[in-house]
Amino acid sequence: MSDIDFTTARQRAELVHDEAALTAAIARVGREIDAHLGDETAVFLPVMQGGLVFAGQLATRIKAGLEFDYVHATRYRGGTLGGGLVWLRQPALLLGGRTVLLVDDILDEGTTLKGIRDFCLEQGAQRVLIAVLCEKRHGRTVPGLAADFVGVEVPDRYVFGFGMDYHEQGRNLPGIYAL
Ligand SMILES: O=P(O)(O)OC[C@H]1O[C@H](OP(=O)(O)OP(=O)(O)O)[C@H](O)[C@@H]1O
Ligand SMILES: Nc1nc2[nH]cnc2c(=O)[nH]1
Repeated sequence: MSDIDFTTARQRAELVHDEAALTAAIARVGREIDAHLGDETAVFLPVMQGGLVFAGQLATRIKAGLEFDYVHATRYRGGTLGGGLVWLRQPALLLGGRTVLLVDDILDEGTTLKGIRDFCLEQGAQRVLIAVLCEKRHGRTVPGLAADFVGVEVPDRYVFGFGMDYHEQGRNLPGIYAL
């Protein structure tokens, strides 16, 4: 994809999910998580930075007990092509025996969430649930990785907004746009 500037990208991009659709999807995901967790308290683990917006809104839709922490891992580093996963912050809470709820903006190839999920399991987490705002359906997801809770599907194009960046801009847009 060419490196057009953010203003041009925003003008050319197609709005694929508006704010109302995302708000409704997040409320539904919250209900699904509640039904799944029941009385259990989970470690709520957003993946910075993209997971920030979704996690903030999702947390208020979950009635089950949550203990907050976060991780920071990246493999795109402001670009549009993925590389190896780089850890910038591991969880502070001890995960042994806990149910962990990983929260991220997008499941694309799945390398990021697979790396983080496997780390949590290595730390002794009893189970790791995965909630994503959006999932790209393209058949290129790493084997053995699936989200438990999905807000919306997005086309197999580069998307941004609602936490997701276009060259580190556009994360604060209230909808999801596709180039
Ligand atoms: O399924 P994958 O192909 O691994 O891609 C998904 C990951 O890519 C983005 O993170 P990025 O590395 O761009 O960092 P960011 O969260 O700071 O935007 C996004 O937030 C997911 O964590
Ligand atoms: N912003 C953004 N980050 C991603 N990480 C993996 N796929 C994508 C994408 O389409 N957009």
